[in-house]
Amino acid sequence: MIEISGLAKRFEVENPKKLSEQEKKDPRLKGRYFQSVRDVSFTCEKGQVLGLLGPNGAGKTTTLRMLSTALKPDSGKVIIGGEDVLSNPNIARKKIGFLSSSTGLYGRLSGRENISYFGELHGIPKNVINARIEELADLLDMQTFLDRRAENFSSGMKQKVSIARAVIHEPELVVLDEPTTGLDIMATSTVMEFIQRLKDKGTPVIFSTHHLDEVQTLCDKVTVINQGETVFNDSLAAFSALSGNDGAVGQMHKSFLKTLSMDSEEMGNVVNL
Ligand SMILES: Nc1ncnc2c1ncn2[C@@H]1O[C@H](COP(=O)(O)OP(=O)(O)OP(=O)(O)O)[C@@H](O)[C@H]1O
Repeated sequence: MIEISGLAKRFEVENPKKLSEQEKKDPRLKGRYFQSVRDVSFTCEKGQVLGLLGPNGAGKTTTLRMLSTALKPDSGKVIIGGEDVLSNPNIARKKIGFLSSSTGLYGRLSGRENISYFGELHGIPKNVINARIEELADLLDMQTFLDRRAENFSSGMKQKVSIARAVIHEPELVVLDEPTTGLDIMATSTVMEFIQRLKDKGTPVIFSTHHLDEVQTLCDKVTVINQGETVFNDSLAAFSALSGNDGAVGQMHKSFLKTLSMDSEEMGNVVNL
């Protein structure tokens, strides 16, 4: 069980002139600080896939970075399997596999060497790393490019190697920030099948996305963040039901818009933690 409660993070605004027009009007801007995440809470059970949705700038990446201990929250808790991971980031890094939307690969190393290096950092024996890379190469369809230098990889190749690198240590929880953004249809379906396989093995996956078809295909739970706050956290069925629908993707779009426009009383009914 993963429990995220009351996460909050603000950033000091170094140059207010650089804020977008939307950010200047955002109620999260308070003087010199921008409160990216104000109050985010959700839970995810073993074997569940949770889709994290929200408009651009809602706070999804900031939330996932805090959850994976890449960023220290100002307040809030992250409990994985009963353990408070924020007070023990080293344990957390063993438990969590995190795909960031911004981490690069080492261009001078091959795909295999990039993955292997991370395995070594986790202290995994070389023969185990090699076997695991073979398995991941098949699952993520990487055999044809794995031994090429990463500097000339396409976006899809980079993303597959980055995913393999994130899960080389067989983490208890996998956190993926927009795993299919920028990928073609084939690479997207390979990544989606990979998430499905993690789910089948009982590994919980939390991923952010703007693609409701992915949510419909993979997710058991949906969490929507708007302006740094959880506005919806419930099952996929409850999310679909918001637009009184049969689960069609077009209708889910209406459910999503509805979560963004609900008043606090309505929200109280659907933020089911
Ligand atoms: N280090 C930082 N310093 C200042 N502001 C930041 C920082 N990181 C994020 N923000 C701001 O916090 C807000 C939330 O950003 P975040 O990247 O978490 O949103 P998001 O929901 O992932 O958006 P998107 O869907 O566009 O990826 C944005 O307005 C962003 O500009």
